Amino acid sequence: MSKVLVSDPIDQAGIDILSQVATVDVKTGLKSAELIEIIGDYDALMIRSGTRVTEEIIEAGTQLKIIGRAGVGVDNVDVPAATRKGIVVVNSPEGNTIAAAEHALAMMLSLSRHIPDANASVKRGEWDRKTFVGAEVYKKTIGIVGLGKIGSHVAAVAKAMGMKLLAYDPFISNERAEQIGCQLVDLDLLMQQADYITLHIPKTPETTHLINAKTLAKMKPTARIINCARGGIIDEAALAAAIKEGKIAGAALDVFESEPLGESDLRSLGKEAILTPHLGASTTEAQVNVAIDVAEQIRDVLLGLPARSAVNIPGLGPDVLEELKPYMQLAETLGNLVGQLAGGRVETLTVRLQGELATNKSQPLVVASLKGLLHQALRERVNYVNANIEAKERGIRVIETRDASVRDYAGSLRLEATGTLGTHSVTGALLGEKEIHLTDVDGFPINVPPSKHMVFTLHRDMPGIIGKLGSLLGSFNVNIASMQVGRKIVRGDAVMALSIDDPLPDGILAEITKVQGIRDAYTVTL
Ligand SMILES: NC(=O)C1=CN([C@@H]2O[C@H](COP(=O)(O)OP(=O)(O)OC[C@H]3O[C@@H](n4cnc5c(N)ncnc54)[C@H](O)[C@@H]3O)[C@@H](O)[C@H]2O)C=CC1
Ligand SMILES: O=C(O)C(=O)COP(=O)(O)O
Repeated sequence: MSKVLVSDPIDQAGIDILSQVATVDVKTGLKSAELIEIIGDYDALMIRSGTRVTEEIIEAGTQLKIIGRAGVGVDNVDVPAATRKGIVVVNSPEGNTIAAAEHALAMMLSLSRHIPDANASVKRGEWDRKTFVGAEVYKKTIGIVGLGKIGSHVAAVAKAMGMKLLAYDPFISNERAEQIGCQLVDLDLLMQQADYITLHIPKTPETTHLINAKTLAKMKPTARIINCARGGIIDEAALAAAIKEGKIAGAALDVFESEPLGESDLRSLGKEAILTPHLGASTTEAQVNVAIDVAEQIRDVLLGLPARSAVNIPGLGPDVLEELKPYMQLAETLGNLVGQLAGGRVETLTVRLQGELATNKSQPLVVASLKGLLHQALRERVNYVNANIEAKERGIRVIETRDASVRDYAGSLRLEATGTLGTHSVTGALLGEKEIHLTDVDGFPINVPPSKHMVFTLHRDMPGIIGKLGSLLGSFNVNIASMQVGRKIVRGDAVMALSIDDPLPDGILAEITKVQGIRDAYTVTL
């Protein structure tokens, strides 16, 4: 049975799902060295923001197949290191969207009405109605940095509260921003005009210290800034100084450069600053959502199925996956087959996406073809995550072509492998939506479902050859399950595809090529 380590607190709903397929150990608060010591025993690691998954941990995780982040941000995972090792990294892109957006909005209102400090003063026995005079958000301008899932929900609510909406997001179109009711502006203008600035961007090298002394200097002295995205997007020292010096009116922070927040100038600020301990995703609803979402994906990957929200398998989102799933198996099978036909070292793989597959969306089929091609060499070490890297390291050139005009089937795939021993090609399609059929081998039309053990021959189409091959195999006790010949012209060259019940015993391939009229023979195991 597989083993899963849960190293941050997650909802029981997730543990229950994992327990269907694995032994689950919950060990929270581990130090890095402790994690390195035990991670080698586990097939999967499930985390939140509390565990930093470094390259060292990934190297020590010799059995790891998947790292599941029960939340959005994967900046605490060394994703490139995981990718190199073929480890899938998944997250829950939508499970805590509402929770994080509502926390940012709560921060905005708390800042403008001084709720936390007013509450504390009443609890101390005071009745101070002067100090806590606030400001309305109605008709004020909110500047949203990052108009993704959380930013968009913040926009919708802010709009309903009568705010004017500005947004900065270089990856969003004007049309999308307009749909949300936001005016897209550059960061400078947003910093200058907004009364409330709220950050909803990932932490990346580009966004680290995006908000610094220089950008803060552009804000109005009455403006406030909210960070419920990631610590380190704001330069904390510069922020504390700007608030202390009255250059801006305040800040609300849920996330910090280093968590838990230790000694910091931010802690000595008054009612201008509100600090929460990374609570954005901490609602009952969000925690159930993310735990179920990520546990299901871990379960699926441990069962050999693809994950719907892998962050290191480009282009394989849930909608694409649903559409392409049957074709992924076709691509893998064809890749595996053409690799075995080519034998030796493959130098170039050409994948032609045909018919309705001739679109951008089908790109994952190229990765699946590569995975199939590399299967013989790497077995289960190759997967959708590392297939591209492994191919590159082996010097395999991958060429993707498209031909929408091929209409023999709704969609079909043609793979051609050129290697040290020559060039071979296979084409396949799906029948009845799921059933894989080989429709062409080395340019000869056939129509056979691939089976586990097969023999292919290239021969001269002439009387008696099928009988000779049948009796040769019979004499070695090889049982033929099915046989089909593909030819272009009568008595010309032809291809024979045989499905056999068991692997072809050693030495028989050479015997087959001795049969008069047979030029080449190949055996494959799929
Ligand atoms: N405090 C908390 O507990 C939580 C924090 N988060 C944080 O919120 C972030 C945003 O989450 P979602 O909205 O779900 O992500 P998302 O991927 O839907 O949206 C992020 C947006 O940021 C934009 N963006 C990326 N780089 C940018 C840049 N350099 N400048 C401006 N915009 C840029 C993207 O185009 C995208 O529209 C996450 O990355 C995570 O770090 C998420 C959930 C909970
Ligand atoms: O989902 C995210 O990106 C978060 O920051 C939530 O973090 P958490 O799971 O609460 O440690």
